[in-house]
Amino acid sequence: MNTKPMIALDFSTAEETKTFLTLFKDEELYVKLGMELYYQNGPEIVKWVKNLGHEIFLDLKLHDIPNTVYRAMKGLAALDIDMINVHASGGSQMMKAAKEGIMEGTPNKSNLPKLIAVTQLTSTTEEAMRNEQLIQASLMDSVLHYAKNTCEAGLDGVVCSAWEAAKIKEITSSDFLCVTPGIRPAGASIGDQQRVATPQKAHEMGSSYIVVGRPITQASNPVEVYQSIKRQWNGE
Ligand SMILES: O=c1ccn([C@@H]2O[C@H](COP(=O)(O)O)[C@@H](O)[C@H]2O)c(=O)[nH]1
Repeated sequence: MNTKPMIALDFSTAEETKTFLTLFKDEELYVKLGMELYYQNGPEIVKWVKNLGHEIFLDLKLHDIPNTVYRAMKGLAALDIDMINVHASGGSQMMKAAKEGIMEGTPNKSNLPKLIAVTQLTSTTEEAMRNEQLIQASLMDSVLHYAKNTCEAGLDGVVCSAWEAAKIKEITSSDFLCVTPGIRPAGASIGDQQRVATPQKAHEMGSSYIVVGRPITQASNPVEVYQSIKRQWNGE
């Protein structure tokens, strides 16, 4: 388990991101940069955050034909990131192509970024999965199926909810990563998330990393909320 909660920096501009990070000037963070920030600010913001010394999960959730994902990953791997992802529903060949792209594109081959795959988004319910994706399995079985495919394709782990982490580790291995968004401190607004857990519960259920966005970024005192979540996540 990584002791630092990942902070999802879901901002539109580099300015907002930089202002937020100045609050944490004495802390080495693990941050998640996603589509909102990357699509509007490009590789420059990734390099800028990396230069501050923070670890980076680049959450772009690639999902395309294997050749396109291979070529995109090869380019992204040059950014010196620590973790990156694809959608497991893109298939085993696509996931293997993503891995090949990373291996070829990473300048320091002894320090490859972790490659993980999204199973079912934490905003998805079993009902929505059945009605919209026409998957008739239970949500747990669908997540486990994608996790098994991901493991067999040679990736390092998955994005799932904390509720699925223990079972995923059972069918893969104890060091297969379960990165879990949908984290909400008790009483916090759930927003569009569906499969949520508190930091404490995620700790108990075997998450490897927790991802927390709005409860921290929209707090009136983000540093205080981050420290409180960090304590709960570490079982203190
Ligand atoms: O299944 C998934 C995959 C990714 N995410 C991302 O995590 C954060 C969660 O932010 P909150 O504000 O804490 O809800 C966000 O960047 C998502 O894109 C996810 O939530 N679920």
